[in-house]
Amino acid sequence: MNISLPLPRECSHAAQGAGVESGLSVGLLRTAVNPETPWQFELPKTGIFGLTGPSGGGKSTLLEALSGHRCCSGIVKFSGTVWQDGKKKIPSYKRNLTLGFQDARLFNGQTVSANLALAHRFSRRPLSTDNRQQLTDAFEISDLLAKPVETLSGGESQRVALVRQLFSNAAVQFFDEPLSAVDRPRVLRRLIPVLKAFWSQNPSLVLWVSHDLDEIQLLSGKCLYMEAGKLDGPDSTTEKVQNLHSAGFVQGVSCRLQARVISCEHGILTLALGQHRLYADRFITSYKPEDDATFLINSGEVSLSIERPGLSSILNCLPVKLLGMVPITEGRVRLRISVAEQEFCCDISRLSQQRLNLRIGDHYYAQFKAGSLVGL
Ligand SMILES: Nc1ncnc2c1ncn2[C@@H]1O[C@H](COP(=O)(O)OP(=O)(O)OP(=O)(O)O)[C@@H](O)[C@H]1O
Repeated sequence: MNISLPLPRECSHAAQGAGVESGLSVGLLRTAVNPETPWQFELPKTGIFGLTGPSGGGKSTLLEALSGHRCCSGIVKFSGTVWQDGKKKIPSYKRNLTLGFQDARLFNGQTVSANLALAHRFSRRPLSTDNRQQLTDAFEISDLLAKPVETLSGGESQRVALVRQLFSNAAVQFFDEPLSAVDRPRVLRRLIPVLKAFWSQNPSLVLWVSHDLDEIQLLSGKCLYMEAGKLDGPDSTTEKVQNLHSAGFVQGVSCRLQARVISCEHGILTLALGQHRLYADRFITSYKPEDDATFLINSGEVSLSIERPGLSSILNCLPVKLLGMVPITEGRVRLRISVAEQEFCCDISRLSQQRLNLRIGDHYYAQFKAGSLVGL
């Protein structure tokens, strides 16, 4: 499906340019989860930020404390307005924010359409009819509009709840694992690109909690990390995910790359990565030449050769430099490779490693299919 929302530059880049001082400012925030490690950070007024970390670490508690739903002490300000400090605490509904939960929390006894209409009616930045139609189409909930929300599946409820939150279009939007019940290919290949396009057109401050590092990488250039009540960041998402992977993940890892759109014709998206060409055959968003495009490539989808391969059905072939090699199982090794100052990974067998006589610092050719670029 091709949707008409354009995908301009990555939101997080806009965020980095915005003045942090006018965004979200959090000082010495203490809850029952972190009495000894108060949370302190600043985020700009707009941009998408991931929040990840082990279960029970305090991610939901942080979102609830920021939203005014959880007992806490400390200072929270947004865009010059004090939400809470030592003297006052304004109620949740007076903060220009929305908080979306994993369990959807739709209004029972009403249809999908009524749930959405309510969000639109009370929005401080109401969306146009066209925009709302695009969202209901892109999230594939148009056929559900007349249904009572009690009859929806878990994944349908989550999609409706997410669209409802987008209809509210608050200045600050918190999401707590909002797509955990939706099938992963649909999330990564269809819904995330739609969300990025939406926030490009409707700049907001977005904090997105997920355990899915692919989701976090596709959405955000910077992320926070919470473990046992201790909060780190915001840091580069790419670096954080690489660190988490090297801390023990043995499955194929997804690496985040960014390229510039050259053309989008005949069902093929052509991208420039430095001076090299890349081809993707799956995309739902309308790209324009010069747009930035962020996508993931899984280490299990990449192969390596010593010489440039001849004509092949595999469309992508990049000259790469070998930066590092780490064993991941008895028989497999993970290679860290770079092209145009961006890094990604490639998993190969130890047998191939020996046959190719790989050496760190040498140059090789990485190949992967057009269909293996995810998130476009
Ligand atoms: N309402 C509550 N009252 C008291 N303790 C709570 C409450 N909700 C959560 N906790 C506890 O606070 C800690 C942090 O929970 P929280 O839900 O914030 O973690 P999380 O990082 O969001 O976890 P997950 O990834 O599993 O959703 C946990 O030990 C949890 O048991």
